[in-house]
Amino acid sequence: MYAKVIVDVPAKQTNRAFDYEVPASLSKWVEVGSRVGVPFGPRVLQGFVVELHEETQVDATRIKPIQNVLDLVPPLTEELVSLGRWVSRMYLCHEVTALQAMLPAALKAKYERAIGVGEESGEQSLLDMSDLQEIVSFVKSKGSVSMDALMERFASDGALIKQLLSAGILTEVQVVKDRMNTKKALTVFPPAGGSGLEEALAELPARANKQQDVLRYLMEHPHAIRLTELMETVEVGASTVKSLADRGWIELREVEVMRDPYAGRAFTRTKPLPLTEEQSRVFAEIRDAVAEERNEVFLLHGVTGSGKTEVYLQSIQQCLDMDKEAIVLVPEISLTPQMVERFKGRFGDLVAVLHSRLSNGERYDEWRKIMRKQVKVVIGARSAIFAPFTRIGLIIIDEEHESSYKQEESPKYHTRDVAVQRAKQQNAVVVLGSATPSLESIEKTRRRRDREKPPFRLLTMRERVASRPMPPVAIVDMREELKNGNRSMFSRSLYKAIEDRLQKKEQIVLLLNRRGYATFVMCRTCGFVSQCPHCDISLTYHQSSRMLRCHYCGYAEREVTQCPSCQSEHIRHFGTGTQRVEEELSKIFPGIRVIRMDVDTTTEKGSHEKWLTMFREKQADVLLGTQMVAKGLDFPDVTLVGVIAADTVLNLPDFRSAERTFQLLTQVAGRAGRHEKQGEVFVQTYTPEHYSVQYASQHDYIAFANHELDIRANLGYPPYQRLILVTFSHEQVPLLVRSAEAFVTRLKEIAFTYQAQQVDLFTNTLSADQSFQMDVLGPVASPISRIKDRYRFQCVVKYRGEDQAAEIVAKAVAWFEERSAKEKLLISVDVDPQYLM
Ligand SMILES: Nc1ncnc2c1ncn2[C@@H]1O[C@H](COP(=O)(O)OP(=O)(O)OP(=O)(O)O)[C@@H](O)[C@H]1O
Ligand SMILES: [Zn+2]
Ligand SMILES: [Zn+2]
Repeated sequence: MYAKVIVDVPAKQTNRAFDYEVPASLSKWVEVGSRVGVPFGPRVLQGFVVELHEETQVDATRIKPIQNVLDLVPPLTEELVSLGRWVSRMYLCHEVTALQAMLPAALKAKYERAIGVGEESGEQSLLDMSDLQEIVSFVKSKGSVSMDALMERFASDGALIKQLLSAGILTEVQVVKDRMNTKKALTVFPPAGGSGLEEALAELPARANKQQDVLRYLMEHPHAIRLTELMETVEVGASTVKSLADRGWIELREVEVMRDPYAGRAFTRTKPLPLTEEQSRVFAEIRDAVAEERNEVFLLHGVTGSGKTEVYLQSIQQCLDMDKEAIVLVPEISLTPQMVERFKGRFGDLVAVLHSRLSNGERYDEWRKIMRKQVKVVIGARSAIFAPFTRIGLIIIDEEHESSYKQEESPKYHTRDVAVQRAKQQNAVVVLGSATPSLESIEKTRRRRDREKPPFRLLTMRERVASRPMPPVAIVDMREELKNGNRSMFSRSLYKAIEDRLQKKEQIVLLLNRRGYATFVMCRTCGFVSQCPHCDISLTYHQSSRMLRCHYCGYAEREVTQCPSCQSEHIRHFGTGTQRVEEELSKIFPGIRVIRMDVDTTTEKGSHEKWLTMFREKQADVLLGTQMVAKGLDFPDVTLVGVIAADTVLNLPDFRSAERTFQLLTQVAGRAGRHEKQGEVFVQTYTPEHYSVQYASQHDYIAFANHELDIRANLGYPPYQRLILVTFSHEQVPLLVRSAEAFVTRLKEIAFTYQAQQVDLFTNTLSADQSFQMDVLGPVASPISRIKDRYRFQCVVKYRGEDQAAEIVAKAVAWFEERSAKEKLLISVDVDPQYLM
């Protein structure tokens, strides 16, 4: 048998699968999706088996055998392997990168250097020396050993080993190892049914009362128990238990245990709530689609607090009733205990949780629960879309508009699109939920002239649960405040509202968009701003460490007290925006209890959860933070939401900034008055007339979407045209510019040829795919024009039509890579970019 293997070579030939022979000894284990170690040139590399065949085209003398298999059960299914191929075509990444992204980090290959027996017989005369012979036969017996192990075994023979290496009798080899480690725990096994323990007890001397306690406990509880647990329960030391094991009365051995990130947490079981009318209508549609195993995509547009989560939960139940599996994706940031609790509370141990705050080991164990079918539901961030389920009935993406669903590094996939593709492969239902759906998704629910039927179906929930009203939103014009002599960052109305809530002991959420806020150091005399010497970006000031840091390359320097440019001492340190708000709050409202949540306060593991729990327990009056306070939170006592400055996102030079502003304002406003108490929202802004602010204050998503879609259509932006961002970088500008220009020229040629092929020669009209059309903008310098001493240029490919563009760009990229390999020019491609940086 022969296997096609995608090998983990960091060069461009990775997209080709190589043929290897499957040795008879391994044939039982090698399957599509297996990870294998294969010889590749002088090295052994990890690869993934993507196909198996009886025959091969490769010359029998040249074909090499697979060396080892890393898993007893392949970690990837055939379905995931083909999804990987789709990801690599769609997002122009190497197939191996796509496959690797599907696995937990613990399964990423690790290469270890080791010593093996060389192919060349070398100076065999050396082998006459018996010392040398001993070393060689030791290595031979092991296949390969690490240098350390060899040195340890033959401690005094360093020189001899060197000699053998230089003669080629021994040689350095590479072995593929797993990074994974399973956790083991010493476990006590009493004999079956506790038989024989009574006799043992009788044999013990009277003063061995600790040992007696253990035996008595085990007689009453004759099951396996973890050593640590036994020690705690019976209050004995390990040696006591070990001595019993030594006498053969009980067995003590290591067994593998699963690390459970939620161990010891009791989740209160919840029952399905009786649905509201709107919820039932929407649920019925989803349930029917799941029951009939229809491959359908629903866009669930439900206002904040309309009870989308309950609809998700009951839809999943339908899935479980059919013995099928469900994937629930939420943005990383809203994977709070609150969210996890709602799923664990309903489905208990059937739920696995995957997110980046788990340790590698914990994540690996959660993933193995999925592999072993111990769970039926996985809730997780982005990469959980690749959960190795085989009977998926339903995929839910909550807050589907979130830009964090797009992965920023390769593979630069969009989770939403991968979900739709995966559902197609498994014939599953997709539910995309949001109070502010992305324009891409809402557009897909609409009929277009060239479409028979819209690809997505829209489901709407207009009302909050229990007819709770949407909170009134007041827009506060900060220009007026200034005119009236108020220089504070709080308008008079927001100030009064805060004062009022403090008196009533109700809670407040304050949002400050960090982006666009000053976090840099500036000289007030000459305007000098500290910049990174390697990147074209200002350094960020970190108040806690009093350091200036570059967010792109990690460069750091001490804060300056004197301007390097004009020697003035009027240096202003702008701390993070939230720090300033916090300071001002305590100045105006002495004694106010503020929890601040931003990148600075949430880096520590578990800190995010800690702050939210404190806030829920009413240990604070105000939750102040960046975007992370805007999403998914559900606190009954929050009756006031204030947005310090709505404009910060609006001012960014990005065609999505109006959409992002609308989403953010709507989401944060949605945190107010979700329970019995009525809520109220204040939005402070310098551009009160802007349509995104206006529509957000009216809670009118549809009007906003229509307005914005018109603009996008006129400007030819997504969702009407799609974008591919191509970025080039090099240390020298002239070469960079020339190469980028050459790329653009080549790309246009390829596109032209492609379009010409579409022309029907008989009628001289465009045939099959008339709608395909492609423009290339640029090359121009990137907004961040230098990172890590490399200059950056970019071009934007704008196209209409479906996936041919990726194919065309792929051709141009291949051409470029071949041509510029020597020059160390880097090119990177981002299909459907979220930011044009
Ligand atoms: N059928 C129901 N009966 C009673 N209470 C409900 C029902 N459905 C949901 N709720 C409650 O209403 C509140 C809002 O529901 P949920 O958090 O699911 O809304 P959501 O649509 O997900 O909101 P958001 O988009 O703002 O996160 C929650 O406290 C939830 O427990
Ligand atoms: Zn200066
Ligand atoms: Zn830098």
